[in-house]
Amino acid sequence: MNDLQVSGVVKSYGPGATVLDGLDLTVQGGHLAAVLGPSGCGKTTLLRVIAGFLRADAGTVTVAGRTLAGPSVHLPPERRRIGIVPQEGALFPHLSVAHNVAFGLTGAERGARARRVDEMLDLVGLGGYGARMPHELSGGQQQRVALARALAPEPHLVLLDEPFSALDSGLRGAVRAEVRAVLRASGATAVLVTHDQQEALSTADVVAVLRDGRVAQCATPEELYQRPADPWVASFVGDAVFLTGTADENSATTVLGRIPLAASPEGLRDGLVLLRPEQLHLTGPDKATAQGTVTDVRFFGHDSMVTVAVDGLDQPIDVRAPGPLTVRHGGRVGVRVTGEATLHEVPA
Ligand SMILES: Nc1ncnc2c1ncn2[C@@H]1O[C@H](COP(=O)(O)OP(=O)(O)OP(=O)(O)O)[C@@H](O)[C@H]1O
Repeated sequence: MNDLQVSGVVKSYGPGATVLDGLDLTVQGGHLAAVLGPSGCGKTTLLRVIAGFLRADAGTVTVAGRTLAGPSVHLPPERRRIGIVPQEGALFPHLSVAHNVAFGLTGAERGARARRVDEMLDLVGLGGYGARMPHELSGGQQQRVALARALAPEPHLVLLDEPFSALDSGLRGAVRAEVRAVLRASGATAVLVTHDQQEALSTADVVAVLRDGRVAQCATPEELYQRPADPWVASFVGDAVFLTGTADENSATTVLGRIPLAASPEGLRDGLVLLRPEQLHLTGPDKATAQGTVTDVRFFGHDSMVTVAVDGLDQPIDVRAPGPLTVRHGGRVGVRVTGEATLHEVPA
């Protein structure tokens, strides 16, 4: 299988400018992994090391059992069997769609090349578009051609560097879903770099969150969201509600009552209890253990975020409420919890 294995990769741009600091990442063959992290955390640097445009100071990169980079190995990009879908402006503007897709198919005879181009255009839903020029395509269609071009030479691995960032938000969701379906159909292993949490969670099989030059957590989107490794990861991948709590056995006692724990570090008693705002529900003021006053209501169409100053809590908390709301700023409400929480050490 076309597994990707990155082990102990170190890359610095000079003294005191270490960007990757012993980074480990494994992606199972055929999976789409998102590399997620704040701006400047080293996502592009990691992609460039994997692609071979940058030489790591230490560590190894292996794809499908082949060492591409290591202590005494540095294969040039063209020998790595890696396809790249860059951010934007990805297509050669003076070449037709078919010639763009055929670009990496050197060596194949003409008929085989033309067949492969047709096959790739069909795969991305653009059969019959071969004669068009890039400027005659929409932004989403251009990204699909870029994907077809990356996949044409049958790479072991496809790297996508923020491929949807140039698309307007209406188109982005649809193109994401198409790209994901095409990658699935091709069976290629893929790494998608993004700083967009929603994009990572909704598109990838696994998400690796980068922090301080390393992978802070690599897990399925569900696991990452429901069982984040620490409060920073929890807040980075979604809205979070933290309460102080005291654990005993499999639950924690908080101002919102006793909450079952899905995960807690061995031996930790007093810590931060993490909930997601959709686990909190508003009730009538007398119908829950905790009461509070509504201090803000933000309406998003599909739901609303209601900020509640809960009696006995220093910080207000956010409650995600579906449907039309009857609560108003200054109103009294009850807050009740469903589902499980995770317990974390209080950050130093
Ligand atoms: N060629 C370079 N020379 C010196 N420093 C660099 C170079 N390229 C990147 N850096 C620095 O390395 C760090 C990581 O950059 P990188 O582009 O990998 O981050 P990123 O996570 O992809 O960011 P973004 O999400 O903003 O694209 C940044 O602090 C950046 O300023």
